[in-house]
Amino acid sequence: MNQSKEQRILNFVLQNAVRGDPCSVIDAIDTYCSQKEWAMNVGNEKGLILDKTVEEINPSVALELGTYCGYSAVRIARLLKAGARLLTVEFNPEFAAIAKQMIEFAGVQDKVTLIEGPSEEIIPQLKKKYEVDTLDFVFVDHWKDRYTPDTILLQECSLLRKGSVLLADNIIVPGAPEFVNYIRNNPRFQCTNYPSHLEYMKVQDAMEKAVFLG
Ligand SMILES: Cc1ncccc1-c1cc(O)c2nc[nH]c(=O)c2c1
Ligand SMILES: [Mg+2]
Repeated sequence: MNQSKEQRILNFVLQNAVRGDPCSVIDAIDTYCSQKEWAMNVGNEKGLILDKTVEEINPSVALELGTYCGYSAVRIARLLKAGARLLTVEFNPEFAAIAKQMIEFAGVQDKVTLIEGPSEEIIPQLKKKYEVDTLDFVFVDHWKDRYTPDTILLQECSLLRKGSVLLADNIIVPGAPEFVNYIRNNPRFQCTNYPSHLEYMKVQDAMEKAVFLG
C-alpha cells in the first residue's frame, strides 16, 4: 500500500527535524513542501502573518478549523503562554492521524487538543464537552464553503466575545468570496485584509482578519 503525501511529509519531519523543537518541525515541513511536494500548509509567508496575529492577541483559548498535517497547530502552539490552549478540528481521519504524530513530535501536545470530526458538529460541543467559555482567537483554514456557516455557528453558540479575533486563510485561492462578502458587510466585525501569496507559490493569496465587536 503506497504512502500518502501526508505520510511522506511526516516521515521527512521525523528524519530531519529535532524532537521537541517546534521551529525545526515548521522548517522541515516548509523545506519538504517547497522542494519536493506542494501541500496546503499555511506556509512561512502567511505563517508570519499568523504568528504576528497570535502574538498580538496572546490568546488563552484558541481554535483552529482545519488541522491538516498540524503545521499551523505547531506554529500557533509554540507561541502560546503557559496554561493557554489550542483546540484544532480536522474532518479527515488520515490527516488527523498524521497531525497527532506531528504535534507530539514537536512537543506541543500539552497545549493542543486535536478533535476529529466535522466542524459543524464540534463547534456546538465546545462549551460543554471541551469546557470552553469564549474563544480569544480562531484560525479559519478548513473548507471555503464552511467559512460563513461556521462563523455564524460560533456566534450562535456564544463562543465569541467583544474582541475575539478570526483570521481566515485562502481569501483569494481557493477563495472564499461569500465569506468575504458576509464578514465585510457585517457591522459586528471589523475587518483587515492581508495580501500575501499561496504557500510555496508566487500566486497571489490573502488572509482576512475579523475582530468581533460584540
Ligand atoms: C488544495 C489547493 N490547491 C490549489 C490552491 C489552493 C489550495 C488550498 C490551499 C490552502 O491553503 C487550503 N487551506 C485549507 N483548505 C483547503 O482546502 C486549501 C486548499
Ligand atoms: Mg489554507
